[in-house]
Amino acid sequence: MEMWMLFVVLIVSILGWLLWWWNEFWYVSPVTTRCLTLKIKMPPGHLGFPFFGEALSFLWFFTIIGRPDNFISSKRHKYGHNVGIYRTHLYGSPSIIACSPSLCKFVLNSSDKFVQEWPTIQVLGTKSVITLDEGTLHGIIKSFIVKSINRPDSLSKIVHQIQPTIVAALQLWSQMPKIKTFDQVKKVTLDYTMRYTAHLEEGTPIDAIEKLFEGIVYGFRAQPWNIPGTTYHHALKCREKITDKLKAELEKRKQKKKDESNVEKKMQKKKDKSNVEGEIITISDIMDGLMEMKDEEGKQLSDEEVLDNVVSTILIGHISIAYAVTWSLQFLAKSPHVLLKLREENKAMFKEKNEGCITYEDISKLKYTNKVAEETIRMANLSAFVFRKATDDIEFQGYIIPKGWSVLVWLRGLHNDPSHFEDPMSFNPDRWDTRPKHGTYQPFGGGSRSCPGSALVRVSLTIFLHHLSIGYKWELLNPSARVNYLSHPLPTDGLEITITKL
Ligand code: HEM
Repeated sequence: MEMWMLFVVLIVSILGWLLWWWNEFWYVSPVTTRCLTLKIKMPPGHLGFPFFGEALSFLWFFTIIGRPDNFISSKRHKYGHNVGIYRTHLYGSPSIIACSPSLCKFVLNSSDKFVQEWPTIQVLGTKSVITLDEGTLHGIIKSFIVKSINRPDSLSKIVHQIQPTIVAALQLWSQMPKIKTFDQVKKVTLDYTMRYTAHLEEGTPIDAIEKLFEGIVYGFRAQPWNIPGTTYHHALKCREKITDKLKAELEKRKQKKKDESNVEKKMQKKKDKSNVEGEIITISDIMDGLMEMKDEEGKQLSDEEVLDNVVSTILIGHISIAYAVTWSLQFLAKSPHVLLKLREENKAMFKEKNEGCITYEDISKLKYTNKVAEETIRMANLSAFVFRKATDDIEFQGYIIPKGWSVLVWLRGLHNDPSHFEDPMSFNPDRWDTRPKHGTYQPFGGGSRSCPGSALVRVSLTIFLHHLSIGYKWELLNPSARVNYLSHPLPTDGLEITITKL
């Protein structure tokens, strides 16, 4: 080999070596010094290349080969199965991945040590309950949302409200030659989520609104690069547009409230009563409730606070239920024996009800259906991980979680670990006859930031499953379609099916 070529190879190798170790040198060396003083270890792992970190390896497993669990199993293989804590560099930050049940629980329940961190906070709305720092306002808004969608009295009404929409949609789908399940379910869940969140005038074009929400969702887990053409940039634009639409509705309501000067008349017109912070207020949907709400200083919420929370509730509510329902159809189509048992239970209930709709009380009697819903939630792994940031150097079982680093609580790792769930990749509702081991099942997170929509998802899924199983059969058109795991797992064809009446 010529001398100059040897020189080039040498320079390239040195550059490659420097790049490979740059992040380790930059981020890990200062921590290693602190570890020596504290007599604790740095979690094993590697921070990858500058700027990208391990993004390429992450994308490789999540999007190219479609095996997201291998991202963690490759680390387990390299650094030890029982470690449960690894260092990496993802989403632009040096990060710790928490995989063991004890560490996940510790992080989720220690809100003083780990604050919530969304790399895509602008997409979610900076004043939304999802992104607000923990404190009084977060608590006030969250408890209102929980009361509105996650308590038996509110759920009883929602069960009533949503069934006719679901029944009509199933009827319609069965008349179509084929459907993309996710797209169709989203229309239904958006329609009914808006009814109890911010009911717009009849005739508002729901398809256009749905497209905007879809754009926002893609931005959730996108790299936060606000450059035209990126998913993140598009998500921000979609958020702006949807906020403008809802702001118009908010202004209309404000004007109406001004006009309604007579309190007596006002009380009659309102439909519902709710007690927030001990004060009786009258509301017709979540937007109304937020408009009436007072913060910790007794001030009404700002328009931005109302709108950010309305957008998030509609967004997360309708999308997550649509994902869950879509996955239930996929799992059931591939598990005919489960579908058979599900059908039996629901047909018996249908007879008992003289072919009428089910109530909230009936739902708890549908034991097998509830197990199908739970197994769907476990296997769908809609929230693969959640983000936190360490507020200080924190020690956990001899390892350091360095101050300022991101912490990714790897929820899907808990649910797909054979030491927690036997044969985790098989759809087995009967596994819910026994409770999972403590801390191994966390689909809705935990601690003070746990999901306020957990009961709503379960109830919605059960209603869909009830009406689907008593009246319809369906077939997957692409049974071996690949799954797209980002931003949230979904078959690439959106689950194309044919659906027919039984
Ligand atoms: C299967 C469906 C769902 C799953 C798997 C899910 C999962 C989660 C998880 C893991 C968190 C915690 C995030 C964190 O700790 O950073 C969360 C929070 C949240 N979820 Fe859900 N969720 C679902 C459905 C819903 C629904 C239907 C709503 C209705 C509005 C909802 C609203 C929220 C809100 C507002 C938060 C933020 C809570 C806070 O920060 O205090 N979710 N969800």
